Amino acid sequence: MPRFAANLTMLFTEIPMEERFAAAAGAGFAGVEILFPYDIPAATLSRKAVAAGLEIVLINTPPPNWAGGPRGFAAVPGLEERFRYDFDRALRFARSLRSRHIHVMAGTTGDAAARAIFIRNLAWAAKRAPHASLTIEVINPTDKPGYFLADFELAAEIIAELGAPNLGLQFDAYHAQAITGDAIGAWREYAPIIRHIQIAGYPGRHEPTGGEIDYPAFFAALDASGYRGWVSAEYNPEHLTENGLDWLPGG
Ligand SMILES: O=C(O)C(=O)[C@@H](O)CO
Ligand SMILES: [Mg+2]
Repeated sequence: MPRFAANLTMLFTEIPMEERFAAAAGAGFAGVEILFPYDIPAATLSRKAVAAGLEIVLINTPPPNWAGGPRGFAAVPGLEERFRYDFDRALRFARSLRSRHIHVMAGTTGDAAARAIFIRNLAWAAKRAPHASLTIEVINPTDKPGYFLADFELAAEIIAELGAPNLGLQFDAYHAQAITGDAIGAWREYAPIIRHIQIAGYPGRHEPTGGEIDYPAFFAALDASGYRGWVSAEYNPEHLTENGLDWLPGG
């Protein structure tokens, strides 16, 4: 079975962030991701993770405004200076948390220069942090209208064009199912560039059970492929988090 992580921004929200680490470990997760950890001192989060015996797997670059604002802006023209400043902030957090990956969010833009800006910012970031693992994620346009990176082919092209050894694809099966109608097929197609996986049921973005994606088959295919990365549960629990963990081996 793959190694499973809990996305603490979406799971265990019944309790404060600081308490979610112990809850995740108790439920059987071996790692966690936190989308935007910037409101809590990194030392506090790190202490909680270590105490619970959990690895921190992923954080996102900071959003300009989490409370309903756009998420990320690496492809948005005019914000290049801000991108560099905020990327350094993400890097400091990632180092303190020993986070395995940093997801560089493209942001929402339809500007003709977006592709070039995204590539320039990613190239800068990849050089700036040669020892960090950076990811980009394809997000479905129904959930996030106008998000620049809404196409797997585009993501693959960008990763190939940059050729940076520390940049890869964050594959979210929920978004893949929404975009392609065949999440497992999309995973097979892009497996060579995938370095992190997220899961949720489709449709609905709840527990990865039922729905259109055959998760037992996906996990078996991941095992057969020799995938060594993490699989993060990034969904909105339908009821209490703990009551919906039947899908988690040992959960
Ligand atoms: O929306 C998703 O899916 C993500 O993985 C997040 O990183 C975006 O906030
Ligand atoms: Mg995701």
